[in-house]
Amino acid sequence: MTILDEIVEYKKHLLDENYYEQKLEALDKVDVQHKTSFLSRVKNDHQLNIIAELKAKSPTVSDIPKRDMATQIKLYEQHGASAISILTDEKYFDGSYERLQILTTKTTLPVLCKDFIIDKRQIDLAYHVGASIVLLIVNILTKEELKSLYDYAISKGLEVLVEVHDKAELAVAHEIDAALIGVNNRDLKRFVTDVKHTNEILKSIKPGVTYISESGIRTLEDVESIIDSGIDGALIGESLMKHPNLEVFLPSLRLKKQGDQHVH
Ligand SMILES: O=P(O)(O)OC[C@@H](O)[C@@H](O)c1c[nH]c2ccccc12
Repeated sequence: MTILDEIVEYKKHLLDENYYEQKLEALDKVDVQHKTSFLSRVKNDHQLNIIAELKAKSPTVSDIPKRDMATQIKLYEQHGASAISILTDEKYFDGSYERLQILTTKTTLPVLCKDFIIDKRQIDLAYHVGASIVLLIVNILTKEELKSLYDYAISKGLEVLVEVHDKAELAVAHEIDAALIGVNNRDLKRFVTDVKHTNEILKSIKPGVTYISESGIRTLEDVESIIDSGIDGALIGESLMKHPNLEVFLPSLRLKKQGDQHVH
């Protein structure tokens, strides 16, 4: 059993225990209708858009420094992040829906809720506490499940980041007409990353779709090595949490998008 299978089993257990309904009852509703959509930000920007992640730990990384959440949010906002991502899984990532709610109320940026979504009730809760974007991982869903969760999230006014790991999953994301697709450079079975993975997977891209490279991006050289793939953005966690100089590092990653080379 892989870590991913284990996490999905755990999510089923939480759903059986009505974890999500209980949180929904306990937490106040947050209204974010006034926030600009992530996709429209991306479309109006010729530079790479960074989704900056608030990350505490993961099954593979345990040495992330403790950061004051409010300070980290301000740094992300002031230095050019286009959205903020947060993990809501308590057991494997030290996240929570309470933290998601604090984030959505503190920031004016759109917030991406990172859970391992297999059921509508998880989308209801993300929406309730003010997420603007939810993650759907192709690898853990059938195409029918993916399509139905995707349509459900869109019908609630959410944006959906559809995460793929290989070309077959990318084809599925294209088939359901996903507008926002993330290529995860982390092999979810072994949890190792290789940023070049983005170049390999994005050999066939569809016009009009927004592509993001996710995971394992640590340096400007990493971003330079994948910018020609046609990506519009990058999702970065660990290296932003660890960096001592975000005011320099974060803006430096916002390279001109390759697709915009001929736009004057
Ligand atoms: O910390 P990194 O290597 O920069 O990665 C961030 C993000 O891509 C990663 O947290 C992530 C991408 N997809 C996921 C799905 C579940 C959990 C975590 C993730």
